[in-house]
Amino acid sequence: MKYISSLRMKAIDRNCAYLGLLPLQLMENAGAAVARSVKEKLGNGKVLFVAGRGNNGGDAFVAARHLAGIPGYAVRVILLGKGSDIGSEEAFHNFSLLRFSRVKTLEIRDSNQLTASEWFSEADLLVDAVFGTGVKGKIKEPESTAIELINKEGKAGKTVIAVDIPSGLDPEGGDFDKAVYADLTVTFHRMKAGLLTEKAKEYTGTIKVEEIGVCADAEHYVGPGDLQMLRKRKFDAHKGNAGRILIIGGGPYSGAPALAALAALKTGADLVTAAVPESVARTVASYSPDLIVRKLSSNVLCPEDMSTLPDLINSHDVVVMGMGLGRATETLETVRKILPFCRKMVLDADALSALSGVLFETLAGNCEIIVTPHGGEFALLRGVETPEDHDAREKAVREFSEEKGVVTLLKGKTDIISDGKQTLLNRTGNPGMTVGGTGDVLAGITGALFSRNPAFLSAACAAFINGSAGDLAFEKSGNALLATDVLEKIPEIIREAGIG
Ligand SMILES: NC(=O)C1=CN([C@@H]2O[C@H](COP(=O)(O)OP(=O)(O)OC[C@H]3O[C@@H](n4cnc5c(N)ncnc54)[C@H](O)[C@@H]3O)[C@@H](O)[C@H]2O)[C@@H](O)CC1
Ligand SMILES: [K+]
Repeated sequence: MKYISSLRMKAIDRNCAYLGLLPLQLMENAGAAVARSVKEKLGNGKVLFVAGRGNNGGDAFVAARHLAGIPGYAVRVILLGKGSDIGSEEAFHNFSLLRFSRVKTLEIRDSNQLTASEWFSEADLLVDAVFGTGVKGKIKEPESTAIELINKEGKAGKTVIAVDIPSGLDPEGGDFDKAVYADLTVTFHRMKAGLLTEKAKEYTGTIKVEEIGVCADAEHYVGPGDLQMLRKRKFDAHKGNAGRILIIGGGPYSGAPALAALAALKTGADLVTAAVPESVARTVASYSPDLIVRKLSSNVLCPEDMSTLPDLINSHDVVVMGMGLGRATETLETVRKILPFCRKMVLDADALSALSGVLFETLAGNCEIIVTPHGGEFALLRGVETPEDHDAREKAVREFSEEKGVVTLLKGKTDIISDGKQTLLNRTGNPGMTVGGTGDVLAGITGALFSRNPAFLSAACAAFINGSAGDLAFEKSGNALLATDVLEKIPEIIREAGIG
């Protein structure tokens, strides 16, 4: 069965907000779904909502308000803590609204007050909203006692409905301490991994997946929520912890490898080395004092460079190769020689010309590869024209990635990113970005993210960051924007996402 991780669900939630669908709207729909389930289970009577201070509790406040408007229900809410302790704006907003409804509320100070409350024994049905997917670590008080009191009433034959997941259950399917035994679990948008384990079956009761109005695009297009899934930089980080990137490029061109290297630095990589042919080494170094340049032997990348490259590759986390290399026979031959030494690589531009079907097969399993072709390069890689039609294009990217065991980022008006199993689209960016060099910037961003994150997530987020930086540059320069303008805007996007 298809399920979703709580991290991805959070990402989708945030992507919804980016598209204009507010968290408050999702919470309203989630709460309404819970209220409907209570109605189905109990025609009338006393309903007790036991709510924590997170958004799971927020769903309960909405459900309580909905239910209280229906004749025949007496609705009570126990909040585990004080109203002022509620963690999110949305949950607090919905708790505040209860003052104007017929819902009775009790804010509890400690577990003694909880044990003393008669609201548990007086209820006909209990709704468990202590925690949802935000539970972490050992369960503290008063939440632990709350779970026990709910279970006591459940044992006595009362119906217990869990909001999203039975409180205490690990949402990802890992071990857990204690949890609510529910008769029905109303989960939102998609099945959660933690509801499907053998052990979880004892706790969930029947599971109902309720749609809460998530926009399809929040799931299919990369958004700021996906960026939140990237590893954050630690405060006590040491030099090199945030990624060591080796750029192999240049020869006929000098700007391309420099743009990729600077983009990796602007994305937050600690150490970026540009290994470039001797003929352009001084030029590349002159672009910026931030660049470490390693001189290769000749005018273009050539087999003699194999005496130095393997050691360089070993001392870096990711190799980003191809930008401005040119397509000389000896260069393409050297690219093929380099591949088996790399554990993680981003292959762009001319490096893509060096790949034959055979190579992927021999490399598969030993390394992780991200390829970043445009339509023409993708056609070369596959040996057939790249389709114009979006659905056919998406299918081609998915099938190619699956067959070759790589992550593909096909650049275009809509970028398509796939690892064969998961596919995401990206629509940030603008027509001004057809200017030379923006692809090199993208390769650099991809490399920096890939040094610390899974390949698929790195490629998807890189496309989003590159396009968003381009959109900021467009605001200033319009169609006259340059790749260096895009570079300058990367930190703004990274900072805004809080991942720098
Ligand atoms: N798309 C989404 O992600 C949506 C999420 N919604 C709801 O939001 C929930 C997730 O909300 P949150 O992320 O706020 O998390 P939760 O509400 O699941 O839990 C967070 C609260 O529990 C406390 N807590 C965590 N671990 C604890 C422990 N071991 N002992 C004691 N207290 C502990 C935290 O301090 C915090 O107050 C979902 O399960 C769902 O019910 C819905 O509102 C609809 C949309
Ligand atoms: K719950």
